[in-house]
Amino acid sequence: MKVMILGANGQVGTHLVISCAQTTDLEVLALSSSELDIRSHTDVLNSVKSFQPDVIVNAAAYTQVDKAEVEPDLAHAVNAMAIEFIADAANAIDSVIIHISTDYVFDGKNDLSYKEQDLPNPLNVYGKTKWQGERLLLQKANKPILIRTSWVFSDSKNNFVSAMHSLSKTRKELSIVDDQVGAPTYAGHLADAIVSIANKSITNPKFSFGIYHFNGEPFVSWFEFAKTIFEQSERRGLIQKQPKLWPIASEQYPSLAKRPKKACLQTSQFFKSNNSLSRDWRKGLDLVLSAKEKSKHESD
Ligand SMILES: NC(=O)C1=CN([C@@H]2O[C@H](COP(=O)(O)OP(=O)(O)OC[C@H]3O[C@@H](n4cnc5c(N)ncnc54)[C@H](OP(=O)(O)O)[C@@H]3O)[C@@H](O)[C@H]2O)C=CC1
Ligand SMILES: Cc1cn([C@H]2C[C@H](O)[C@@H](COP(=O)(O)OP(=O)(O)O[C@H]3O[C@@H](C)C(=O)[C@@H](O)[C@H]3O)O2)c(=O)[nH]c1=O
Repeated sequence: MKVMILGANGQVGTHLVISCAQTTDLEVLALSSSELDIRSHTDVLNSVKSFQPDVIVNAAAYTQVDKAEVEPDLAHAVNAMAIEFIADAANAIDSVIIHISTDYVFDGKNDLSYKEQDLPNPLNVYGKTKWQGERLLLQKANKPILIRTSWVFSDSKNNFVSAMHSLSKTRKELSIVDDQVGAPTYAGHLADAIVSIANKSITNPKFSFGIYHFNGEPFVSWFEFAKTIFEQSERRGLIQKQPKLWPIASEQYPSLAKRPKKACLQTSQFFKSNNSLSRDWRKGLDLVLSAKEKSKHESD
């Protein structure tokens, strides 16, 4: 099977490359933003036609939630318009396209967790552009797989775990919102899930294209997530002392973008046929912190 990865230097893209390397019989072309800008219809089409992938995985996105409020056109170009270009290219060679979306397409006002067919109602520009991208994918692509996930972390710089580590270098106390609940998702678990569904889409003639939810477990608030990050980091000697954490309400943490309160995704559809996959974020956090511990020892 030939797999083409777009946005290969991001958190998910990086882990997709690792997961693909651990899977036999895959030929992979992984392209970073500097190798292929998905906003160019022509470049996307040419790259796809030249490699002829069976599956295209789009891990490229504009992911800065607050900044999207002040540069909506860029967020729209990457998260929405470009998805039509990739869908077009996939159709041209009859390829499957796997695209990743977010819990932030929902408003978080549901008491229950969100099912795949629930109607999105995004609260911020990032979520709105991601929902536009979802609709373009589902309208245009002949073989679409849309995977919604949430709160992705890895050992890269660009996530909540690394934000907590860098804040703890200068701050003795931190206020963290405790009324937004969701599921942290380790990028490595998500990448394995994507490779697994990619395989099924090619090998199972009865495979159902459409929307799937995949995220980590258990659900927690950002405050509870931060607490676990600091406890584990102190135990491993990654930080000298845990900052004092204060649970606060969203309203006490002013930010440009509004965020959903309870954007929990229901994943039973995905796990009907993929029940051997790992998704406990605490195990993912363990992997991230042990990688950080290893690189700390190497640099000491
Ligand atoms: N991070 C999270 O918490 C969550 C992410 N998601 C979704 O998962 C997917 C992957 O996210 P994640 O890996 O965390 O994101 P990252 O921000 O880590 O990676 C996104 C990648 O997209 C690349 N990119 C941006 N613009 C373009 C472009 N025009 N052309 C090609 N590549 C581009 C970036 O390149 P460069 O670095 O050069 O800008 C970056 O490497 C996204 O669709 C995101 O919306 C869903 C839920 C949660
Ligand atoms: C740094 C910090 C954040 N917070 C809050 C703000 C926010 O409500 C929450 C998370 O903040 P962040 O800005 O790190 O996370 P955010 O960028 O909102 O994360 C989102 O990213 C996009 C890409 C997604 O798709 C989502 O699933 C989700 O992961 O924590 C605090 O309360 N205190 C703090 O010191």
